[in-house]
Amino acid sequence: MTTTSTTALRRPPLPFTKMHGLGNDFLVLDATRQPVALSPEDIRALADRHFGVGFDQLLVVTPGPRADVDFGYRIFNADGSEVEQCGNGARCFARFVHDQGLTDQRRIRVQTCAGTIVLHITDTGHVQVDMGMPRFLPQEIPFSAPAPALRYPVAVGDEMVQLAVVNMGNPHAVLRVADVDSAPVATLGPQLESHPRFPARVNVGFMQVLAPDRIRLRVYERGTGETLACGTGACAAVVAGQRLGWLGQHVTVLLPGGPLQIDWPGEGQHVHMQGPATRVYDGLWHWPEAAPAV
Ligand SMILES: N[C@H](CCC[C@H](N)C(=O)O)C(=O)O
Repeated sequence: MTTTSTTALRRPPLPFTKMHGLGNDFLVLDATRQPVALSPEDIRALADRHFGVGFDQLLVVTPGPRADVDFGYRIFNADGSEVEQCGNGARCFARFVHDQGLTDQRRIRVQTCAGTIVLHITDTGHVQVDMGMPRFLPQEIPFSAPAPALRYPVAVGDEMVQLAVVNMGNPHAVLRVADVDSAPVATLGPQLESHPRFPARVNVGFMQVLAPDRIRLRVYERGTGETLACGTGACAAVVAGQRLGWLGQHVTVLLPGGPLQIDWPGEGQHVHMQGPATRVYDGLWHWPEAAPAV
């Protein structure tokens, strides 16, 4: 009888870089230099904050799929679901490809599954991102509603909440609260994230308006839970607040992990975001050996 050594069955260790944007943390994989083939179960194992590396999202850097873009960009939540956009991740993406020597450009065009975004590394080291144009029609979110509106009454349990809905490449619901510290993020967040009127689930933003140019924001993210910051959530909150007449064009968004600068000139225009991107460490993931049959 031949035996196969377990080392022959083991997967090669996986080099990665740990990064964060205002505490929204990422595991970044370079698929331009190594093959990356991960199942949703692999991603959940890597995301585990006790048995794995731990992250909110996994970012995969891929070669540009067309001549007019520099890179591709795939994004996965901690639950293994692939998503269309990640604002904080986009800033870390720019820092990563620059630090890794994959480009010497400071203007970087990136293809996501939601479209093309453009990243600029500024002289201060912050990254500016053109996040594209927000979309609002219910079918574009996607969200079930009889007709478009600025806000929608949505029944959650025996409560009725007023939601604005915005697609920033990914789906967002935004509600205004008097005080984010006492907002029911842990209860209402998951109830809305998986609400049947959002067939693709949704990210849920809780916005406190301090002034027309300043808000506080907490986000319960689809597929991850509450994060310290959400870039697309910050964009969605500013867009929703502006459409409802509460906010101006330039808004500082104060998230638990720190501030983001968001700029939206109005309908038909692109949203721009600026903020930091931090590299924490480089690591090597060793796949656990298959547990012996008991
Ligand atoms: N949870 C989001 C993806 C990550 C977005 C967030 N981390 C950001 O910075 O935009 C979704 O399922 O659409």
